[in-house]
Amino acid sequence: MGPVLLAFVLAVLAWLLVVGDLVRRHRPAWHWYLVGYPATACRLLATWRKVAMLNDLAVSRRPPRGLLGDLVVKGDPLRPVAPRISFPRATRMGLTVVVRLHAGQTPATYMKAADALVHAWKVHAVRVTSPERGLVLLTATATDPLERPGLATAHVELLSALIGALESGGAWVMNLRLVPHWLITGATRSGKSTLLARLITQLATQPVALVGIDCKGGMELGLFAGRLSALATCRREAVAVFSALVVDMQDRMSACRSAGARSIWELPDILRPVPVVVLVDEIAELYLSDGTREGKAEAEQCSTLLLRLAQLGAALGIHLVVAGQRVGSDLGPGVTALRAQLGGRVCHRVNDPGTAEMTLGDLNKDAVAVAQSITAEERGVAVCTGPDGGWSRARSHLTPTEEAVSTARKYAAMAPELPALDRALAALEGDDK
Ligand SMILES: Nc1ncnc2c1ncn2[C@@H]1O[C@H](COP(=O)(O)OP(=O)(O)OP(=O)(O)O)[C@@H](O)[C@H]1O
Repeated sequence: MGPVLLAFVLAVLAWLLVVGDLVRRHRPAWHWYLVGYPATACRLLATWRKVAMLNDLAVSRRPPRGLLGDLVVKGDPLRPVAPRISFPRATRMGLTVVVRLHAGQTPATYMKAADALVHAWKVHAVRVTSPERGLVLLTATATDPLERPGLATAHVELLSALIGALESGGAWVMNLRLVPHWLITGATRSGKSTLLARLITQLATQPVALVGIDCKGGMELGLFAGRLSALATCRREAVAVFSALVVDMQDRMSACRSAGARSIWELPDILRPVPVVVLVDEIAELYLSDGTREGKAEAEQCSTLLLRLAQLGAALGIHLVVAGQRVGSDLGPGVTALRAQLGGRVCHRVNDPGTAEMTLGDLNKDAVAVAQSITAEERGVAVCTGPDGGWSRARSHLTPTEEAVSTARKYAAMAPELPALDRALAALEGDDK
């Protein structure tokens, strides 16, 4: 090869490298389809048998014992057969493969092997689902889609809020009509308040009463006071607000009974009371007691009232969204009972494994492991449950505080009046004077 030709080839190669790098940075999806997907698909097909054997996914069709002359020989038979897989299908920034299970295998074996698949295929994550009996679907994602999630869009109806983006690229929607009560956990600076602010800005535009319980002196929810129908800033006020809500709930029950309805949604529009969403910031403040008899009694009363609202409120249009840094049975027996009623769960990064376990453990063990792997840099990233009982990694859209505050101010006139709650809070003020 002449020196001119060599220089030309080197120049073309350098040019390809530069263009490739530019495409990867500015058009990651194109880069994935052109370079990443073909390379990953080849790697997957080339390594499948070996990976399957090393992770106990391959089985042998021969019995584990055989005859050698007069001797019975036992051992692992050679050449186990790897499960059959489909050709890898490209998705935006990932790929999917369908695996036909060997008789006797379950998806759990594949879930255990997911980490090994991540390393063998050099991808960000592999999720295992079973769309049909006898099949598992392996979904690989090339990079973390939540690093820079796009702005998801979705049609939102009454009592639902577009919170952010799911790992799958879909919209993360919290629908309180489908899942009436929610538990949101996360260590400090993990993104809980940002999520609550997002929820408030989304619900602020709807004919819904928002009630804030913020026993950190109202520092967080006080910012949205204009759009809140009531705000309790200490546990004493929280007890007064919960008591008034329980009385309101009983009135709603009577209205439903007289109209022969099983929920407020079966009532005619004219009779239907306004839905109420109670937002609790820092649940632990409601349960902790200072050791005095009054403190203990107040905490117990608070716990009982909250539990009653959770147990009976769903059909009566009273919804709970409870957030906290730490949720554990050490806060009192009421917490575990309350958790059972909070069907929707969101778990951000947590400091103690117990809180992730408490938030997601009763629903899905794999979700607990994924929640525990969220790092301090991944603010706003959480594991959330969906209405179908599944779970997903997701990230809330960052709603700057100023934007949330100005939205709350803008829609302040839409805050429905809840006179019973106002009276209860006013009575406390009167007692103090
Ligand atoms: N979805 C998100 N995307 C990007 N950054 C986020 C997101 N959510 C939160 N953050 C960043 O993380 C910081 C801490 O979030 P936030 O105040 O919501 O945490 P927190 O869990 O409520 O903490 P604390 O318990 O101390 O109040 C925010 O200032 C914000 O910059």
